[in-house]
Amino acid sequence: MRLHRNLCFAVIDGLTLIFNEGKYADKVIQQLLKRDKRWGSRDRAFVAETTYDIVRWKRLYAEIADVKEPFDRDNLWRMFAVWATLKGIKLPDWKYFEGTPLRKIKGRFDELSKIRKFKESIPDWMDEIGKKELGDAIWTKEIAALNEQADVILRVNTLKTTKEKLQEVLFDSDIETEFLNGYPNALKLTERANVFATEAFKKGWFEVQDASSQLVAEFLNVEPGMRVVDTCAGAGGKTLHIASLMENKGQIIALDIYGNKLNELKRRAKRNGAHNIENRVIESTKVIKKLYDKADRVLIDAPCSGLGVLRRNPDAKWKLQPDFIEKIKTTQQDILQQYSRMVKVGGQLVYATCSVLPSENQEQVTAFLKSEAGVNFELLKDKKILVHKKGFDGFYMALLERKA
Ligand SMILES: C[S@@+](CC[C@H](N)C(=O)[O-])C[C@H]1O[C@@H](n2cnc3c(N)ncnc32)[C@H](O)[C@@H]1O
Repeated sequence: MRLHRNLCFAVIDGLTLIFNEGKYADKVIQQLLKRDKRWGSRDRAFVAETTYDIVRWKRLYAEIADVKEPFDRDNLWRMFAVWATLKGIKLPDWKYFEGTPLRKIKGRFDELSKIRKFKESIPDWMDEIGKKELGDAIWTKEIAALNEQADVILRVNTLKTTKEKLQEVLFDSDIETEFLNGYPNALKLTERANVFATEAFKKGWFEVQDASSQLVAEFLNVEPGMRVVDTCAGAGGKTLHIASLMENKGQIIALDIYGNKLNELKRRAKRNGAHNIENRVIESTKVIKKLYDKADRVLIDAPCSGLGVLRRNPDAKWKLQPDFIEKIKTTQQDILQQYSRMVKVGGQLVYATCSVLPSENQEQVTAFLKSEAGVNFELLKDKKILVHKKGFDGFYMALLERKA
């Protein structure tokens, strides 16, 4: 591979914004990709993937390059040189790479690869939490899997098309996909491609949604005609899936504390042809109380650490803080206590997170079932998805039924 100066500059500019100005990697990359209209798909892939790679391996590369935060541009070029060297890419004779100690880089890499927190490039606290909650052997495998690049998975919108038809249409646009056993509406791209530019996407025939995430709406056992409350709907990834499973029949009430996220859901629902979703911003507890005992199904796709989706959000390694995880656990239990009251007798509730930590998952459900609010509920089943076992995002989901 030959390095192109303007693409490498884009990467360094992006890293400055992400590391030094606290900007989100996905937003920064979106902006970078708009920089030069002449860039082809390979150029764009280089900018996006290299930036994500260096974000993902920040701690390891900084250690090898012997640089400390806040990084100046020189420091970032040194980290870039580490990235290229470890990838076996020949460094051009640009001034930024003068004196790069190639052999020392490889030696330091071998040394640091013996220590998990450096090898996997994670903060000390994260390594400790992972080890404490999952045990040393499982955490070692899980964090390694969380550092791999995620596949692109689509969820077919069955309100508009079928999996077979979508596969055919994408094939005609040179995008090859395959079915995934056990995931009825999923198509996996065999090679990365900009699916958002396709006509099929614009017509609402699919959404990009990881395979594990696609299991959540399935877990809720919805049927056409039901009243379903999606309590933490956000921009509606799962709401839209629920709408397609309900064939647009019945009522979906999508709640969130952020109106802007629900506005995005409204836009997506229109594209998806989903007509039975009503958005309500949770401005006070009144919104929740009005729905007590009213829902056939309630989904709590709870706010969480996101430790199961680090493959997609590698900068979360550096943005997450242990005290945030402690706070979010309190929120998760509060939400379970309050929102479970919307389930009517005989109705069902799914509690889900995209975390792999038992303290955010099964331990929350156990605590809920032991509490006053939970005594009338029974756990029907739960699923713990680890990335190293399934190859898809880390998720947890529990199905509970209200008995009385
Ligand atoms: C895991 S995300 C939801 C993702 C979304 N369900 C999807 O599938 O795209 C959690 C959501 O919970 C929302 N949230 C945080 N605290 C909340 C609360 N107390 N009540 C309701 N929603 C809350 C956040 O704004 C966020 O959108």
